[in-house]
Amino acid sequence: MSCTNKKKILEIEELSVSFLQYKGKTSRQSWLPMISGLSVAVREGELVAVVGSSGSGKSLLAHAILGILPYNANVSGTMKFQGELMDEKKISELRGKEIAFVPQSTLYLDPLMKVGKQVCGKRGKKGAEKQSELFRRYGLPEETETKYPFECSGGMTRRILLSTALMENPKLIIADEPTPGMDLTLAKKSMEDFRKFADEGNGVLLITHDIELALEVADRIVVFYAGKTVEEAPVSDFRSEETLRHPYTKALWRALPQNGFTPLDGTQPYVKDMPQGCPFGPRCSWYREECKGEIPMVEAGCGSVRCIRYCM
Ligand SMILES: Nc1ncnc2c1ncn2[C@@H]1O[C@H](COP(=O)(O)OP(=O)(O)OP(=O)(O)O)[C@@H](O)[C@H]1O
Ligand code: NI
Repeated sequence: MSCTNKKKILEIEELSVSFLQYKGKTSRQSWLPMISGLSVAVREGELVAVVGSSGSGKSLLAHAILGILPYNANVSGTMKFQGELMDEKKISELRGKEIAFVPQSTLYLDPLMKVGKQVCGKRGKKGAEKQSELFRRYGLPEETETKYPFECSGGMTRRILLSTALMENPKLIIADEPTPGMDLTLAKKSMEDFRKFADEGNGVLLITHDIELALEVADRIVVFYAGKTVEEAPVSDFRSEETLRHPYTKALWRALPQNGFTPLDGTQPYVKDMPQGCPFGPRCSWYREECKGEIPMVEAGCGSVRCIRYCM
């Protein structure tokens, strides 16, 4: 539940991604589930942040939406863009046009092609003007267009990737950790741009480790843990621990500097030793027998949560 009836741009339901892998040194193969039961929606005018620790499945979600998972991946669940089912053909029509992607890895640029050619593509004079405008906005010197990617720093490359995403007029931007390597002013500027882009009636799915940054710009936060959505909540619910629902989200809240910097003991489980039922169970002070069963996502207030305490 999001307490809004704005039109959905992107709707992901029960998404699962598995990888076909060899078992040890044998020739036997098996499917290893990396993410399961992930649900996310982005509505018109919304900036939705996906947060979660390393390995929780954030990039896999982005790659599944963009249809760029490796060949050994299997995807199930439903993905809709403006109400239409996204099959392979639809995804390839949308990618780079209605859906722009700012990738996490700076290796997405072609190492053998000059930057300008990559950003501008075959867009001609109008494209060149737009590119200059974006480069100026992000403090990239004019001559950046004549450079090869290896001649650019990590922070410059991030700004180039951001400019590339903003070249077309997309309806949705998926940005996977777009700010590492940027100084604070530039990081803030790009966040302001995402915010402005959403305010114009578009959608942004921002993937980040940085909850503080997410709380500054997002409308809603989706929390991932070990490949599952555990909570989805409006930013206003992060004002106090009491208004949050899932024990993991509460722990993330307590770990924020302004809330005492309290670290959470233990680590996120890897798929191969995933506990039964709730993946957070072994680290949770409410852990009980019922947590070992299948736990659905249930609506609670203006958000939703996957925790047995809301199922009773
Ligand atoms: N091609 C692949 N084959 C097998 N496993 C993969 C593959 N790509 C990713 N994984 C695994 O899927 C899990 C989720 O990875 P993902 O990159 O989505 O995490 P993330 O939340 O984006 O992490 P980070 O914050 O470090 O970027 C990890 O355990 C990762 O090792
Ligand atoms: Ni990632």
